[in-house]
Amino acid sequence: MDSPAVEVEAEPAVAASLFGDGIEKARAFAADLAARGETLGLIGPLELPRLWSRHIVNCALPAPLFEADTSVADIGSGAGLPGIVLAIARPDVAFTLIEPMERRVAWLEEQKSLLALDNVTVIRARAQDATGSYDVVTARAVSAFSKLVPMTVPLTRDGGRLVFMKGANAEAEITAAAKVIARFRLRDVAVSVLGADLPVEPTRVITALVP
Ligand SMILES: C[S@@+](CC[C@H](N)C(=O)[O-])C[C@H]1O[C@@H](n2cnc3c(N)ncnc32)[C@H](O)[C@@H]1O
Repeated sequence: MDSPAVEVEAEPAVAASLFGDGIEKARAFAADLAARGETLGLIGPLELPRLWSRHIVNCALPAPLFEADTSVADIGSGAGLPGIVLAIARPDVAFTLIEPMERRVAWLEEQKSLLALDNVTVIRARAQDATGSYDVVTARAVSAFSKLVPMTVPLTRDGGRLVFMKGANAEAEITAAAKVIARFRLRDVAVSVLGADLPVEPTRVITALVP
C-alpha cells in the first residue's frame, strides 16, 4: 500500500510570518521529518498528510509568547515538537530539549547540527530527573496538566511561566488539577487560543505563573 502523501506546506503566508528568516530551516526540518520520521518511530503515518497544519504551524503559534534572551525548557520534545520548531522561529531564545528516549535524543541532536541551531541544547533525561532553572517550561502531548505541574515546576525559576500545548480538554484538565494548582501555588492559570484569527487550526495553551 502506498504511504499517505506528505502535506504541501499549509498556508505559506502564515508559515512565513511565524518563521521569518527561519522559514527555510522550517522547510528542511519538515522535509526530514516527512522522509525519516515514520521509520525512526517519531511520527505516525497518519500525521504525514497534516504535517504542516497539525504539527509544524501548530507548534510555531506559541513563538510570540516568549521574551527575547530568555530560557525555555521543552520537556518530552520527541520529534522536536514544539522544541525544534520554536527554536527555529525564535533564534533569540535559548531552548533546552529534555527527552529520555535515546533514539529521539539522537534525532534532536542531529537536527540541532543539520539546522545549525546554536540556541538549542539537548539533554537526555526524564523531566523529574533533570536539573536547571528556566524562565519558561513547555510541553506538548506529554501528560495531563495535573501530572505536568509536579514534573515542571521544579525546573521553572521563581516568577517563571508554564506554557503547555493542549487539546480541546484544556479547561477540564485545569478543573481536574485544582489540588495540584493549590499545592504549587500557581497563579493566573488560564487557557489561551492562539491563531484563531489566522486561516489555520488554532492551538490551545495552558499558561500559569510559578510563584
Ligand atoms: C507523545 S510523545 C510527544 C512528543 C512531542 N512533544 C510531540 O508533541 O509530538 C511524548 C514524549 O514525551 C517523552 N516523555 C515521556 N515521559 C517523560 C518524562 N517523564 N520526562 C520527559 N519526557 C518524557 C516521551 O519519550 C515522548 O518523546
